[in-house]
This record gives sequence, structure tokens and C-alpha cells, in this order.
Amino acid sequence: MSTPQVVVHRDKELMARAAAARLITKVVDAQAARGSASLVLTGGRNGNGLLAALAESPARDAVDWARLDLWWGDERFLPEGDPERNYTQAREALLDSVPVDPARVHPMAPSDGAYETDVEAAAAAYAADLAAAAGPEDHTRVPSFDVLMLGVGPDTHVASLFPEHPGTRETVRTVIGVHGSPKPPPTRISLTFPAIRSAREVWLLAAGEDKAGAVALALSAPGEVQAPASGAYGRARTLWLLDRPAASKLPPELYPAASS
Ligand SMILES: O=C1O[C@H](COP(=O)(O)O)[C@@H](O)[C@H](O)[C@H]1O
Repeated sequence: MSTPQVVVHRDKELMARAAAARLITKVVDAQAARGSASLVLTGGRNGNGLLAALAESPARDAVDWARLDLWWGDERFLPEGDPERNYTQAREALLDSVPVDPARVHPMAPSDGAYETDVEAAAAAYAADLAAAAGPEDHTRVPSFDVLMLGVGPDTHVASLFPEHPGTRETVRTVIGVHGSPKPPPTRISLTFPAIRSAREVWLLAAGEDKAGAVALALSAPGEVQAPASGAYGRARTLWLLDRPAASKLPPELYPAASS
């Protein structure tokens, strides 16, 4: 478990641009060191803001897009192409404008796909895909993602792990079907904490005043069942990327004055 580090940017636009620059460097370094890189994408406003900033960055051409594996932290279980699907939004924000290798892009199943409306089967299939991609060096049933990104909801949810929901107590499965989500749509697929914690780095993204309470609560370590964002950490690094409004309720010792 890595101790959370907090970086605060002036506003959400700067946060998205800085996070995109950070991500490009990370991917380029991983590709230089290991030949390829793997990322887990998040849905939500901040995750999509980062992808849009990446699409606009001239430095995006430094990434070898064909040597990048892309996974998702969660998905809204909706038909293929639905505008609310995290995959659809990621395509619009970035993926349709960069030369990714389709065989290395791993969206979670839609509700009209191979598993139809059986969300448990769809979750099990994703877990099997992750297990197949994990090498012996990973020592777990999921690959050692270079960076796993998570948007933080105003209720402290991450991926589709909501406060007090059964998914927050899952210790065996790496991917679960989520039923009765308090945020629409009610049916979702989500990585669990065991999968999230296998990442080298976990980055939590939060911008806006409506996230301030969630950020302060999660970083005061109340427990992952009550505040799921507090249970998301990476093996080597856990990074909270915030804008000033989202950081506004943090205690001063956690608010690094030097960040801009
Ligand atoms: O529904 C979801 O919400 C969270 C947070 O979204 P935000 O718009 O409040 O930033 C997101 O991280 C998750 O992937 C998504 O499915």
C-alpha cells in the first residue's frame, strides 16, 4: 500500500492538461522500459476531461499507441454505442482520434453483446480476459497496470464501488456485476479493490466544489466500505489529482501550497 500524495491545480482545465502530460510521460517511460504500457480508464467528467486534454496535446504523438493496452475500471451496463457508456465517451474524447490497436482495447461488455443482459456473465468474462492478460511476473489474476485512473464521485464512489454496497466488501473476485447502483444506470460492471490494488499506480481525479466533501472524507481514512475512494491505492504510488475547489475542505497539512 502506498501513502496518498496530493497534487492541487488551479482549476479543472489545468488539472486535466497537467494529468494528461503526466500520463503521456508515464506511458512513454513504460514503453521504453517494458516495450508496452497498460492503462485502466475511468468514466465520469474528470476522466473524460483528461482524455480530451490528451487528444489535444501535441505531445500525444510521443506515445506509441499500438503498444498500449487499455482496460476500464467500470462500465454502465447499457447497449453498445449508448452515449452514457464509459467506452462510448472514451472513444469520443480520445480513442477515435489515435491509432490504438483494436485488439489491445478491452471495453467491458454492453448489455446487448455476447452475454446479453447477464451482467454476472459479462463481469466473469472480463475477469477471465484480465487473468489471461496477466503474466507470471504479475503474481495476481490481473496485469500490473502502469496507471489505473479513477474518478471520485461526490459520494466517494470509485469505479462502480458505492458506499456500503456489497462490492466494497469483495475480496475474491476481480470484477463484479453491480446491481441497484445509486447513480444511474442501476446495473454496472466494476473492478473490485483486489484488482484496483494490483496497479503500479492509482490516480484519483476530482474537480469541483461538489467533490470537496468526498475528497476530505476519503483522505481522512474512514474505511473503504463507508468511503470507497479511501480503499483505492496502488502498489508503488497513489496520487490524488485535484483542483482547488475539490481540495477546499482538506486539512492544511494535506494541501500542498506549492502546487499550482
Ligand atoms: O458513474 C461514474 O461516475 C464516476 C465519477 O464520475 P464524475 O462525473 O462524478 O467524475 C466515474 O469515475 C465512473 O467511472 C462512472 O462510471
